[in-house]
Amino acid sequence: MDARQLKVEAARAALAHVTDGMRLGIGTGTTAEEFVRLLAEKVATGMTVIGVPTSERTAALCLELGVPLSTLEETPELDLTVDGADEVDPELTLIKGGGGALLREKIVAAASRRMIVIADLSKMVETLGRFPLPIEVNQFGLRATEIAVSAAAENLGLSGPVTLRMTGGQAFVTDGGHFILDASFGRIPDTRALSNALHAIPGVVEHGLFIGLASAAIIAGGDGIQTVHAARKPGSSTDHDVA
Ligand SMILES: O=C(CO)[C@H](O)[C@H](O)COP(=O)(O)O
Repeated sequence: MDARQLKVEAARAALAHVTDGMRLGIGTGTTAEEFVRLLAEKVATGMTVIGVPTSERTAALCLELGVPLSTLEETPELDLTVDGADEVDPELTLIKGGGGALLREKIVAAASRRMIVIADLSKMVETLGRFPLPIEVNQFGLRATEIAVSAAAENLGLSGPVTLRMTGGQAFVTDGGHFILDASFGRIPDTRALSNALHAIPGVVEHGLFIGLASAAIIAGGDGIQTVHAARKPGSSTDHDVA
């Protein structure tokens, strides 16, 4: 099976969790797009769902394929979000934002009772950090924020290049009008500590570590589909239902 087929299989398995009348968060990226295509086929044959897209790109595809859309303003509580990821660890902590949509993706996931991650096996890692961590930052004070990010990481024993994401010779600008810094810190043993440290920097809008948001990950590999469920930790700060 090629990489695209694996994405389709993961998306197909996630679609089995979608039922009539659901309010759905719809992710961004090539894997999420496969989900949109399959969802559109269901909608065409009578399934009624309403989707809240996590990016303008996803919104455009949904509109093109006839998936009915709402906004988080109109529909602030969602039943399920289905989204891809750049990395998934065994606890279902994620790195997201490779497609630049991490802020809306996190807001939508947090507004959902459940989040199912769809990915191919190459995204599963023991420890997050092989994929550079996307950090969405305000355009104002970019250089100061960059320095503060590196300093915060260094305090945690992390280091590596922090680079401004570019596209076509220009800084990449997110749907929210912000820049993205890609931080190549390598292995991130304490994701919670890094998350807290980044959130303490005023110029940081959001970062791509998703902690306690995913309820399940559907992982497609050459040997078939594997579903990993989030462990419910006593006293966990998330009250999201598992898939
Ligand atoms: O976080 C994301 C976009 O911001 C995507 O979910 C992530 O980059 C995975 O994308 P793909 O399915 O294309 O590998």
